[in-house]
Amino acid sequence: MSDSLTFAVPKGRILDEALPVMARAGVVPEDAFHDKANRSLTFATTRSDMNIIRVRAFDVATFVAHGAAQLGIVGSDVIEEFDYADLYAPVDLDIGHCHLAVAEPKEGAASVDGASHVRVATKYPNLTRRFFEQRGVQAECVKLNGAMEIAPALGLAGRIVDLVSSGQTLKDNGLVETGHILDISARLIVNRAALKTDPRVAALVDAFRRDV
Ligand SMILES: Nc1ncnc2c1ncn2[C@@H]1O[C@H](COP(=O)(O)OP(=O)(O)OP(=O)(O)O)[C@@H](O)[C@H]1O
Ligand SMILES: O=P(O)(O)OC[C@H]1O[C@H](OP(=O)(O)OP(=O)(O)O)[C@H](O)[C@@H]1O
Repeated sequence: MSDSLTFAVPKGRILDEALPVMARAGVVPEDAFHDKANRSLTFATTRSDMNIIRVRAFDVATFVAHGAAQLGIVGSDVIEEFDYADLYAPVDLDIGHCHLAVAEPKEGAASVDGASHVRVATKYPNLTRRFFEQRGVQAECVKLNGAMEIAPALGLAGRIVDLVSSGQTLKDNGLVETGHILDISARLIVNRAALKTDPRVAALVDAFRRDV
């Protein structure tokens, strides 16, 4: 097998926690990866047959699902939102813990009981619609890519669905949690076809499994 493997990692906050886990499984990027001034998106590793790409969290899942990268690390929020058939998430890495929640302004927070329709600002329209549908409520989603917490104060939507960890961001923006949707942690993801055809992918899954 001479083709190079590609390992996709998110640029965001999971990365610092992921690097030691990756190192224990033998995935170690070249020094240039840690140089903030370096604008390259592809980096060599200490393995001559593997490169690392650094992309946005949602795009990690897309690259791996399409086989453009064989492996990656991503939050389970992203996996659940996309629900790609070609993506397999064999290892919970026990990092990047947070949860997906519904939140509303502290003043005037109301339960959805009785409402048949709600307007929600979120980066997660699929998970949001599914959550409300299960409660018999139709959710109209306004897709945002960040800073969801300011949407209610500006009248964009009555509620938000976003990630919560310490709860500080909700508190600082006058919001309270009114629904718990999903507990989240980061996972090793692999392309199903690559796992079947390339023994190096299965060996890496075993290495990550041994590590956690
Ligand atoms: N407050 C948090 N605490 C713990 N984990 C979080 C938190 N926020 C996000 N995460 C996890 O980190 C992942 C990446 O989040 P982050 O927003 O930092 O990524 P990103 O690559 O900057 O994304 P994008 O560039 O698309 O906004 C999320 O998908 C989630 O799994
Ligand atoms: O409960 P907390 O500990 O306050 O964390 C929650 C915040 O963390 C994430 O945002 P992030 O900081 O990644 O910025 P973003 O809005 O650019 O995604 C998330 O979208 C919340 O805004």
